[in-house]
Amino acid sequence: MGSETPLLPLCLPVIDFSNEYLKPGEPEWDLTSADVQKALQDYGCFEASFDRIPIELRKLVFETLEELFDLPLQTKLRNVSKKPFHGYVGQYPMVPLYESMGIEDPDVAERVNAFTKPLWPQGNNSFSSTRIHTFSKKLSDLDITIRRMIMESFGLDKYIDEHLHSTNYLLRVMKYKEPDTEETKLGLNAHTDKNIVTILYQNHVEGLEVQTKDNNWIKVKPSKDSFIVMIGDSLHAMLNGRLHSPNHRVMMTGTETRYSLGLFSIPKAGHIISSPEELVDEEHPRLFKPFDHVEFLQFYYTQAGQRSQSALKTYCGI
Ligand SMILES: O=C(O)CCC(=O)C(=O)O
Ligand SMILES: [Fe+2]
Repeated sequence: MGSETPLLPLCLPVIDFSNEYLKPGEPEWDLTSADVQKALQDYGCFEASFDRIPIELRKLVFETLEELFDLPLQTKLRNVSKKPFHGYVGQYPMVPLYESMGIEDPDVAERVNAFTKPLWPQGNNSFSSTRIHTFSKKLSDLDITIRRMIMESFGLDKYIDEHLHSTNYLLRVMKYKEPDTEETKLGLNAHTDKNIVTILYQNHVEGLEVQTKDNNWIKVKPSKDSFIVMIGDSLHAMLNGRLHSPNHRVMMTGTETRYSLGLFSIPKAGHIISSPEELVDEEHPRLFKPFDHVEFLQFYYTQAGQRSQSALKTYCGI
């Protein structure tokens, strides 16, 4: 009889962020930080249970998403940005079920108004802006908590403020049309995120899958109160490879539309991502040359970037 290695259950670690004692200096903070570090080393991803965004607001945000995507295509195309893939994305033959829009700086009320105004020029949709803004602001608190914990767990306390100021937020709202067939259809191609940290929230329709380091796919089944937290390539590079940046995709089945939102913390243009000396030693030689995130993104969208197994390694790997 061969010895059997017990299979690890294919699900993401769940970490609680609703605890009222989760403050720097409290024992809960250190315990949670250790869990965050372990989950991100092993999976690059975890499920965060976070009750600070009232369920009513979350429902209203999905109502706004439905209204947004029900607008005529011509109107949705008014969502434009100077940065690549920050505006309306959709109508791609490779991923025909997928459509998304981008809201830059959703934590700033005026910037959300600048997004909604061209979409509803004569309508009074100030409530939609308020929902998106309030939701994003509360979710950015979770992003900050997690990034603070990550920096502390690698002894990078002195860089926390500089790091937190080096990013902007982008909220992407996404719709995946139901395939309406028995078969499973691709919703979004497998990719790694290119930013710092992504926090995802979805309606009741599942579809997100995350690849483990040993190449298995985990079908993510978040509970109602949970958000999926994921590391992007820029944080992977900044931490000299210490945290995993996971491949993930969306696979759709069934007859229901999937709506999701992603809050992306993204390095500001001109900010150079470079691993601090503290994370470079004989055991951990420097893995990446310093790089500008916007220039890296531009490379990612070239043919060479799209063809590489890891755009990050091709672009700035040592
Ligand atoms: O819709 C989702 O859950 C995932 C979206 C995603 O991976 C992305 O926008 O980068
Ligand atoms: Fe992604």
